Amino acid sequence: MIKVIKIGGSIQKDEKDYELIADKISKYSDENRTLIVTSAIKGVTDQLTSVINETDKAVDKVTEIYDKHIKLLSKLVDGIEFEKAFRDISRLVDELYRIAWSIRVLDEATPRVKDYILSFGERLAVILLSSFLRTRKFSVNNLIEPPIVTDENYSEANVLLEDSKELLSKKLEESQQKIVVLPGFIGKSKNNRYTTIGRGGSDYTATLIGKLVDAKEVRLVTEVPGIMTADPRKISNSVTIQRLSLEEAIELSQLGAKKLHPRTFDPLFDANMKVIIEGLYEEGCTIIEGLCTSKDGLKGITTKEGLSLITIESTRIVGKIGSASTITSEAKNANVNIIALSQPASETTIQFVVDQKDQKKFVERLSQLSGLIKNIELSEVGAVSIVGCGLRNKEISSKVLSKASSYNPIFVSRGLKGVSITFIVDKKELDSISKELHEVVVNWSIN
Ligand SMILES: Nc1ncnc2c1ncn2[C@@H]1O[C@H](COP(=O)(O)OP(=O)(O)O)[C@@H](O)[C@H]1O
Ligand SMILES: N[C@@H](CC(=O)OP(=O)(O)O)C(=O)O
Repeated sequence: MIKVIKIGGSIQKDEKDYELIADKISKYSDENRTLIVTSAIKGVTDQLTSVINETDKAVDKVTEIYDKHIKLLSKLVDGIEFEKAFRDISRLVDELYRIAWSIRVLDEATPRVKDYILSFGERLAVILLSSFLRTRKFSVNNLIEPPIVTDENYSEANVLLEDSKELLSKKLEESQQKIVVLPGFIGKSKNNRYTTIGRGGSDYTATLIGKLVDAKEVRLVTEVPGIMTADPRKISNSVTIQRLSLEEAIELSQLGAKKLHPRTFDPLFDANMKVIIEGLYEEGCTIIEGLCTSKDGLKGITTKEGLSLITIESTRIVGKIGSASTITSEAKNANVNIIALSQPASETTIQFVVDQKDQKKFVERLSQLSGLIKNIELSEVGAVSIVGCGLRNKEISSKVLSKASSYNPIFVSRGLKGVSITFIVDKKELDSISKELHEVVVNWSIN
């Protein structure tokens, strides 16, 4: 039975991390094959993003990335293994230097070039991790080139399942060793162009690969001991969630918990596979398996800051078929994502929540609809969402609603199959409502 283990970027910083990673891999790999999916080492995807965005510093940024990998390599590996990895890393970084020089001259990078640049992070991490594991006497092969085939929708490429399955099984047949290290997050199109599947995408690569090889379990190893009841950096008494149903996990990932890619759990549909998210530094894990049961309570909360509420008031939109679609088309034309929206039955008001950075361009567009819209009001808000199948239970749901009501939320909406509820609140109230709702979650965290 093939196993899949994903090693997050957050836990690839120094020699101590790699020692713990080796322990983890020896604990879980047995006589069967183990596929190790790796992310770029900590901070490297962000550094590569600044190669793209700060073209004048692009070349210096590449030097920083190179130094970071070579420094780590020299602490982790020696002898012939060091020489080989050093050559492989230097060869890749030479290629990256050439691209950095050209975007410095051109002062721009196309979406295709951006993905090409981002692909270096995971490819370099594969070299580092596989050579380290070899020095620890693991029997390891690596696939520096991604075995995932995608379309060319750069930065959010869609995986072509059948082609990926074929390529992956061919690559696995060719590689002789028991352990194979391969890159997360990146793919290649049929035209041989590098693509990326979206930030945080390595978790998604791992679950996809799990599905492609018919694995029974996929382990995502990270710096936190599983998915917690809230972001531990924001709520200090958050605790690990023991079990999540698929619906709950999807809602939490869509809401940004543990920076999971929104499609991370899609491969679990129609697959007999569970996902375990576990910590490297401390005991604890979250198991994602099965669908909602009547025993499920509340599981976690997430918050979103930096949001703008756009309130459109107009009697001209009342009963006018197509007015909502005219307004939302303006968001589409301005390339603005609507995070939440609400309209009462009186139809006199429509409210949209967008990221603060998108507010100006959306409002500029809306101002042009003067025949339809009379008044636009703006305010700063936050979103707090509770996730748990228990929300379908009237008793539990009324506890949540009654706690939230003391903050007079601007509007309330339910998520997928009723397993999440989101409150849009004044920016100033976000912290206190989150803490209070977190207490409700912990008190009703049955199962
Ligand atoms: N509900 C949550 N549970 C656990 N971690 C969370 C949650 N919400 C946000 N996080 C943050 O996600 C981070 C881990 O994600 P990430 O850095 O992408 O890890 P990795 O690189 O290992 O995939 C943690 O440091 C934590 O602060
Ligand atoms: N390196 C990519 C993909 C990824 O999933 O990384 P991590 O496992 O560190 O979240 C990113 O930063 O988005």
